[in-house]
Amino acid sequence: MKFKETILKGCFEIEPQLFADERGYFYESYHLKKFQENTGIDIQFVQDNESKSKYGVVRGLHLQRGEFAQAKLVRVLSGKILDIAVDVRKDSPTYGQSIAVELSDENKKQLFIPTGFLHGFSVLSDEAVVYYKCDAFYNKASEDGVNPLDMDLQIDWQIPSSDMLLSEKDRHAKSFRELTPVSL
Ligand SMILES: Cc1cn([C@H]2C[C@H](O)[C@@H](COP(=O)(O)OP(=O)(O)O[C@H]3O[C@H](C)C(=O)[C@H](O)[C@H]3O)O2)c(=O)[nH]c1=O
Repeated sequence: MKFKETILKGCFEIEPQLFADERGYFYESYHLKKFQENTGIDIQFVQDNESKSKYGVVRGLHLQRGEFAQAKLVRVLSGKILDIAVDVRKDSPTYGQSIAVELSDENKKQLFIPTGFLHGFSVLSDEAVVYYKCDAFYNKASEDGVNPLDMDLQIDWQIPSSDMLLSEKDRHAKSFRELTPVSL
């Protein structure tokens, strides 16, 4: 299992060690001790989520605030997504900067996103099943979000706008300028 911190402090790309043989493959998809030793983060995930989306879907950019702020460990069970994390931590030197990581059932890469980030993804394959661990429970009242097509963020979702499919909620989300930075 290899951990690489990204340009956004606290975000880590994780590459598992795959054991392939004539039957197929095996790998440890999560290991608390290795996670803590390699990131220095004392995490306790409490909720797992799974969503399936068709090509062109963009889900996000979302976060939860306060005691329900969520760190997430994201991976793809089938298909390919472009996973996006945007730093919205108050006073962060990389405030407003984002990273884009291709996660797929091919590369088996994972992205760890700490609290203080907006999260979203676009589906680049015909469909994608995304599975992610959260370290806080879902709490609708603490949800916040920014329109994924925000002009200031200028995120390249790698999907032609004519193919994009957003939820009503995301289509009408606030602009990045309207977002209150997250105090950690
Ligand atoms: C997130 C969540 C949603 N729900 C219910 C609420 C709605 O009735 C339904 C769909 O929710 P939503 O449209 O917010 O789902 P996504 O657009 O995939 O939201 C997620 O998208 C981005 C990528 C994220 O990182 C968040 O985990 C999450 O905000 O599931 C629950 O019951 N529990 C939950 O934890």
